[in-house]
Amino acid sequence: MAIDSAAIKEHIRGLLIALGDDPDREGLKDTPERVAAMYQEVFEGMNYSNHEIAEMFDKTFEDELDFDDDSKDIVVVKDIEIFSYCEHHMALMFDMKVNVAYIPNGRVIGLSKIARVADMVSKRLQLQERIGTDIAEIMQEITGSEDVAVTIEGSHSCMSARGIKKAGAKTYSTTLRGRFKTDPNLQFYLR
Ligand SMILES: Nc1nc2c(ncn2[C@@H]2O[C@H](COP(=O)(O)OP(=O)(O)OP(=O)(O)O)[C@@H](O)[C@H]2O)c(=O)[nH]1
Ligand SMILES: [Zn+2]
Repeated sequence: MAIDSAAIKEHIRGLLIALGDDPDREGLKDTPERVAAMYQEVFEGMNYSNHEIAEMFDKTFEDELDFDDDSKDIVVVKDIEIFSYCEHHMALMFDMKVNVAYIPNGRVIGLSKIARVADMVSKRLQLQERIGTDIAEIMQEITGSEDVAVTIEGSHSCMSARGIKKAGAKTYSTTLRGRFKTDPNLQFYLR
């Protein structure tokens, strides 16, 4: 499903009016257009299902990469920076860092692709926990390995700039799949 820029523009204009402002004043006249363009960018991942994202990267591998490998060694990419938006308030999640670990099962994927998967699923209306489960699901599909773990730390502006107003509070979430769940020794790699 494609993001509807024309509808976003119209609604942002209505929102500006609802806020009591004048959408035709100099500073705001291009705002609906800018917000629509921003949403195309920051919500890009809403155009695709997890399966479609996995397929997208699968195709890239076929074209560019042939990393087929017998390796069963653990791969960990740490400190992937992302931004996302909470689905409760449409508020920014910021200072987010994602760690992704997996145990290859015949297929080692390009490291940048792991960061691209994290980026794409964060570009949705999200929960921090679901960003982790989405990344794990897509990594499992792309690599054919059950053994995937994702940890995420993040700050939620809906908790820092409004409501409870706890500016320094960070949220840590962990998603464990396959052997990462059953073998606590493997969780060492996520620290
Ligand atoms: N589990 C989870 N909760 C989140 C996330 N982002 C925001 N929340 C929480 O979602 C809840 C929404 O609560 P509601 O009571 O429906 O909304 P609210 O009245 O605005 O809540 P307050 O933020 O407590 O003022 C809040 O507790 C938020 O802190 C997230 O990524 N994961
Ligand atoms: Zn929120």
